[in-house]
Formats: sequence, C-alpha cells, structure tokens
Amino acid sequence: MIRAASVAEVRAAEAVALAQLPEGELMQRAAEGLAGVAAARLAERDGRTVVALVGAGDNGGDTLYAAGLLCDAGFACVVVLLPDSGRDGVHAAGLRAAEEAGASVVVASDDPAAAAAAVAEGDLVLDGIVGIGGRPGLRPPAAALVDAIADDAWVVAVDVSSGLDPDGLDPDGDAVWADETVTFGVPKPAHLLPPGEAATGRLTVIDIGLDLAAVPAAVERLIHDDVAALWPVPGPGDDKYSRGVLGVVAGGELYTGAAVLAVTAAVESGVGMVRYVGTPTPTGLVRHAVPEAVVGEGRVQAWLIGPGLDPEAPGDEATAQLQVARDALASDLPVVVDAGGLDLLSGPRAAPTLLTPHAGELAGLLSRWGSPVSRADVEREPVRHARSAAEQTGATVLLKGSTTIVVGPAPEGPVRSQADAPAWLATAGAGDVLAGVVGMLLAAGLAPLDAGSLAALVHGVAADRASGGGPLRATAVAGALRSTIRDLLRRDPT
Ligand SMILES: NC(=O)C1=CN([C@@H]2O[C@H](COP(=O)(O)OP(=O)(O)OC[C@H]3O[C@@H](n4cnc5c(N)ncnc54)[C@H](OP(=O)(O)O)[C@@H]3O)[C@@H](O)[C@H]2O)[C@@H](O)CC1
Ligand SMILES: Nc1ncnc2c1ncn2[C@@H]1O[C@H](COP(=O)(O)OP(=O)(O)O)[C@@H](O)[C@H]1O
Repeated sequence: MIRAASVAEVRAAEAVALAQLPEGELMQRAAEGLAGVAAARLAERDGRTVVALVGAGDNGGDTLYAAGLLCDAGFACVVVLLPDSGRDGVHAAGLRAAEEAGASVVVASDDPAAAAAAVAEGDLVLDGIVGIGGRPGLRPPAAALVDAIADDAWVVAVDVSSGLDPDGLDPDGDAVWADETVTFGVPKPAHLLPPGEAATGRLTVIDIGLDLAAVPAAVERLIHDDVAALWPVPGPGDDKYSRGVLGVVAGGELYTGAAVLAVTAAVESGVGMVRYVGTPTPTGLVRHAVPEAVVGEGRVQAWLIGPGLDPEAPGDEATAQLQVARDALASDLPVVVDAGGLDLLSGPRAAPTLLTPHAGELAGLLSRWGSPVSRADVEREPVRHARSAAEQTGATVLLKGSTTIVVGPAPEGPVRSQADAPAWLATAGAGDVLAGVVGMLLAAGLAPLDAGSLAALVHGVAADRASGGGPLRATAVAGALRSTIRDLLRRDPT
C-alpha cells in the first residue's frame, strides 16, 4: 500500500529528526536524493542543462544544494531566483553552495526576460519554487517563468508541484505540471488525489531518515501486491454458502443490461452464489447470460441494490422488486447501494453500507439529504463531498471517476484513492460491473473500505488489460476479471 501523510504529520516527524541530526543534514539528504534522480534523468535523455527555479523557503534550499551537486557532476546549471528580494530572499548557504560549484545565477525580478530565456534553455527544470509550505496557486512572476519551460524539458517538482495544496484539498490555482516529483520521506496527499496527481507525474520517494512508522496515513492507495493479502481465497473447508451469497436487486423493464453486467461481474470475480431478484425481462436475460445465478429470494450474506433499478417504475412486478430492495436496506446485512438504489436510501443504516455513486449521483444524493450541490461542485472537490456524504449517511462512500475515492464515515479516517483504470473505462455499464465486484467482496465478508478500494483496483486493472490501449465495452471488463484476479493472486510480493 502507498501511504501519504499530511503536512502537519510530516512537519512533526521533521521536527524530531531536526532535533536529533546535525544542522543541515536533512536538507543535504534531500538534495542528494534529488540530484541523483535529476542526474539519472539527464543521462537517460542526453541532457546537459539544468535550470533550477528557486523560491524563498527550504524547498528552494533543497533545490540550490541539488543544483550545486549537479554542477559538480558536470552539468551546466542556471539558478533562477524568484523572490522579489533576489539573493537576500533565498536560502543563503544553499545559494553559496550552488555558486561555488559553478552555477550561474539569474535574479528574475531584475530581468524577467533574461530569466525566461534562461528557463527556456533547460533540458531539465527543477521546480523549487515552493514545497509543503506553499499556498495554492502560482504568483504571476512564477507563472510567467513556468510558461517559459520548453515543451520537451523534463520537469522535476521538488517535494510537491508548486501551486498545489500539499494536503490535496484546495483545488484552486495554477500549478507546475511536472513529469516527475521527487518527494522526501513519504508521499503527500496532493500526490495521490485529484487534481494534484495529474500535476505530479511519476512519483519518486527519497528516504531521508524520518521516523514515519507511527504516522497515520491521510491517503492510502492499494497496489497490485495488496490483492493477495486482501482477496477472499477459498480454502478446502469452504462451500458456496460459506464463501458468501450475494443478493442482487438490479435491472428493470427500462434498464435490462445493468442486471446482466452486475451479476456477470459478481460471478466472474468468484462469488459463492448470486441470488437475483428482478422483473421479467432482466430475469430472462440473467437466466440466459448467467446460468450460474439463482433467480429469486433466499438467504444471503450481503445485498447489491440499484444497478439499472428505476425507483419510480410502475407495475406490480416492479413494486415487488423495489420492496425487496427496501427490505434489504432495512435489514442488518451489508448492502452495496448503487445508481437507482441511492434514491431509496432514506436514513443511516447500522449494518455495513457502501454507496457507489458517480459525481452526478453523489450531487443528487447530497442535495436530497439537504446539502444542495452540483455535479461540477463534486468534481471540483471530490474528497470533501464524498466525506460529507459519508458523514451524513453513516455509510462508506465510493465516488467513481478517473480517480476513484473511497471514504468511511469517520472524518479522521484515511481516504483511499485508486487510479488504475484507462479513460476507456468511462463507458456505459462499467459502473454496473464495479458494483458486482464490490457486492461479491462484501458478501465474502470484507469491510466496506477494503471492498470498495480493492474492487476499484481490480476493476481498473481488468479494464486496462481488456482495453490494451483501445476501446472497451463493459462486458469485456467483466470478462477480464477472472484472469486479472488470477494473475494478481499469483504475484509474489516478497
Ligand atoms: N519536511 C521535511 O521533512 C523536509 C523538508 N524539506 C524541504 O522543505 C520544504 C518546506 O520548506 P518551507 O517550510 O520553508 O516551505 P516552502 O515549501 O519552501 O514554502 C514556503 C515559502 O514559499 C513562499 N510561498 C508560499 N506560497 C507561495 C506561492 N503560492 N507562490 C510563491 N511563494 C510562495 C513563502 O513566502 P511568503 O509568501 O510567506 O512570503 C515561503 O517563503 C519541503 O517541501 C522540502 O522541500 C527538506 O529540506 C528536508 C526535509
Ligand atoms: N476518465 C476515466 N478514467 C478511468 N476510469 C473512469 C473514467 N471515468 C469513469 N471511469 C470509471 O468508469 C466507471 C463508470 O461508472 P458509471 O458512471 O457508474 O457507469 P454506468 O452507470 O454506465 O455503469 C467507474 O468505475 C468509473 O470509476
């Protein structure tokens, strides 16, 4: 698992290390790690010229020392100082080290045009404008210099792309768009959350000796090696019931395919049994497409309600189906609530509950529960709105998107963030497949946070494999689940 720590936690760990180590040691370690990565990228790209954009804080200090080390290694280095106060505004010892090693220095406020021209020459640009002390957004002089970076330069953000909120919550303002971020000690939330993740590029973590063992994660991301540890693998004593029976209330006379996709995904991902409850047309389709599914009510370990379900559907059969969904919500069993099922949720449940909305559905849910927001609001601040829904409903919320976010109802709990899928997965029915996988995991006994994030990971990897870089249909994602899970389970994490 990748874990990101909040700025406050990193500062606290840094304070402990600073008290124990000789002065300047942490910064030296950071600069050496940074310079090592930069030198490797320059070698890979046959680059010669390094431009270091340097701000007023310690982030600029790291960058100045790294520039000095890169000069020592034989690269041509230009240091561009951003503070209005020029030389006096930056880390003095770092500047001395860079100059002694042979870096040339340009003070941006003295000659903005010369500074921009120098920036344009960099094969590799170090963004040392601000790090974890930065406020969101780039000030105009910094933005002008960032604009001057050549399109083919390799941009390395030092610790965090300047302009991002390091804690990943405030989406406002422009940021440096890095090809790579070299961060110190531990990832920061901005690296794993939208919109910061896209501006982070490849993430490289440098160990600078901070003691982070007891630091709680603000953001977590499951990786491929976590699947074997979490996935419910049957043992010799298992039977189909002990593995978990999933009740699926999905589909209707309007949206028939959702039922087939959700049931198929549950079966393909290894459920013990599915009991499907639907109206006549989707029932016929499920019988045909998934002969393994058992039609009708019975004892289950968890419910999935909602894919393709129309809460306003007329007729006795639809009314009976909706009643099963309502009974599931009123039960003490774990429930995954997706799509149309979200409209049926009228109050908090005591049993484990996982809501799986996309941004539009989350906006609708929050608005119905008394916090009117738009889809655009949710897309702008996904974590904030997912947390708000989790707090209000007492459920775990999985918010679908290019990065899928999963949060539990406790406000201090970590955010799980998964970004495993290609954009080809943005296709009708893909959410129904995800719902089937999540349901299977809940029926097998996983807690909602693990079930949601593990399903998002496996769904994303299956989509990637089924796509192979080209178009994708949801049926193909469901079809890729079995081999994806098999291969992930075969990985040896040691
Ligand atoms: N933590 C660790 O373990 C270690 C940390 N280390 C390093 O220290 C870094 C943190 O250094 P830091 O605390 O000095 O803050 P930093 O990021 O340089 O920014 C503060 C300065 O930026 C300015 N400023 C703010 N916003 C701005 C904006 N939008 N646009 C422009 N300017 C802006 C602000 O000036 P002000 O606006 O307040 O006048 C202030 O001067 C960290 O990221 C890592 O690289 C390593 O050395 C070793 C281990
Ligand atoms: N740009 C994207 N990149 C990767 N995955 C995406 C992107 N957009 C959506 N997805 C994923 O595709 C699925 C779409 O689900 P959803 O919108 O519920 O579709 P449907 O309701 O038609 O089944 C979700 O798993 C979501 O995380």
